[in-house]
Amino acid sequence: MTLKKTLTIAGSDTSGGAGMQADLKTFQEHGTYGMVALTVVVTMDPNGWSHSVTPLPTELLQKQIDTALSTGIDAIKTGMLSTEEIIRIAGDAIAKSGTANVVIDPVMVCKGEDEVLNPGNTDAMIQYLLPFAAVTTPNLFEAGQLAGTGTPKTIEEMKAAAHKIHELGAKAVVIKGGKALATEKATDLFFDGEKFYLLEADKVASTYNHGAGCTFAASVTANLANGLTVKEAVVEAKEFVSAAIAHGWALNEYVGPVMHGAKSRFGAPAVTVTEI
Ligand SMILES: Nc1ncnc2c1ncn2[C@@H]1O[C@H](COP(=O)(O)OP(=O)(O)O)[C@@H](O)[C@H]1O
Ligand SMILES: Cc1ncc(COP(=O)(O)O)c(C=O)c1O
Ligand SMILES: [Mg+2]
Repeated sequence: MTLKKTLTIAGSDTSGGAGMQADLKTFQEHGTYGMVALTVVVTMDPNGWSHSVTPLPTELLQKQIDTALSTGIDAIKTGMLSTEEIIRIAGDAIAKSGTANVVIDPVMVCKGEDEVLNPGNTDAMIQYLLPFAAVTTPNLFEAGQLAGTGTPKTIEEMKAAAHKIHELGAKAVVIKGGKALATEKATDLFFDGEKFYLLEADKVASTYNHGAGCTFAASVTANLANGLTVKEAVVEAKEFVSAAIAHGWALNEYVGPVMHGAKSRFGAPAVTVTEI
C-alpha cells in the first residue's frame, strides 16, 4: 500500500500541541505519510511558559527540504518560518516540488504571546508564499497584516481582507474568526476566489485550544493530498479541529493543547456551511 506524502515546513513546538507536532499527528489521523523540514525550535520557560524561538541553520533546513522533495511530495504545508530567509527558502521549495496542493498557514504570533515574530516577514510571505497557495489560513490578526487592512472585526471586514489576500495570489482563503470574533458560533470565512462561505461550529468555552490553527491547516493539507476538493478539504478540517478543541485538555497550569485524535475517537461536532 502506498500513502500520500505530506510535508510540513514548520517549527517544533516542544510542548507538542502546535507546530510540526500538531501537523504530524494530524497527517497521521488523515491516513497520510507525514514528513518534516524543521525551521525553528520553540521552547517554553518552565516558570511562566513564555516562549523562546531558536532558528536552525538554513543549510540544515535546505538539506531537509532536499531529502523530502526527493521522495515526491503530494502536498506541502508551511507553518512557523520566523525569518525572511526561511520564508524565501520555503517558497523555493514549493516551486521546486511541483505540487499545487500548497497550504500556507501564515503564522505570525503564538496564541497567548503578544510578540509578533518579525514584522518584515509579512512582505516576504506576500512575495514568496501567497502566489503558490491553494489555500491560506490566517487568523484575524494575520489576515489584517497580509491584507494591510488592520485586524478585521466583522464578517464584512473579513470579506474585504479575504478579497485582498486572494488578489495577492492565494487561490482560496480561510480567515479563522475562531474565539476572537464576536459571533455566537466559532465562525470562519472561506473564500474560494468566487464565492464566500461561513463555516460555523459551536464555540467551546475552554481556553484549551493551543495548536488549533496548525491542526486546521494540516487537516486541509492532508485532505488535498488525499484528493478532496478545496471546499471539501476545509469543511472536513473544520470538523476535525472542532472535535480536537471540544476535547482540549490541560497539559499543565499554563497550556491546554487540542486533542488531535478526537474526531476518529469521539466523532465531530456539527459544522454548518452557508454561502453568503
Ligand atoms: N474556542 C473555540 N471553540 C470552537 N472553535 C474554535 C475555538 N477557538 C478556535 N476555534 C477554531 O479553531 C480553528 C483555528 O482558529 P484559531 O484558534 O483562531 O487559529 P490560530 O490558532 O491560528 O490563532 C478555527 O476553525 C477556529 O474557528
Ligand atoms: C512551532 C509553532 N508553530 C506554530 C504555532 C502556532 O500555533 P497555533 O496553532 O495555536 O496558531 C506555535 C505556537 O505555539 C508554535 O510553537
Ligand atoms: Mg496560527
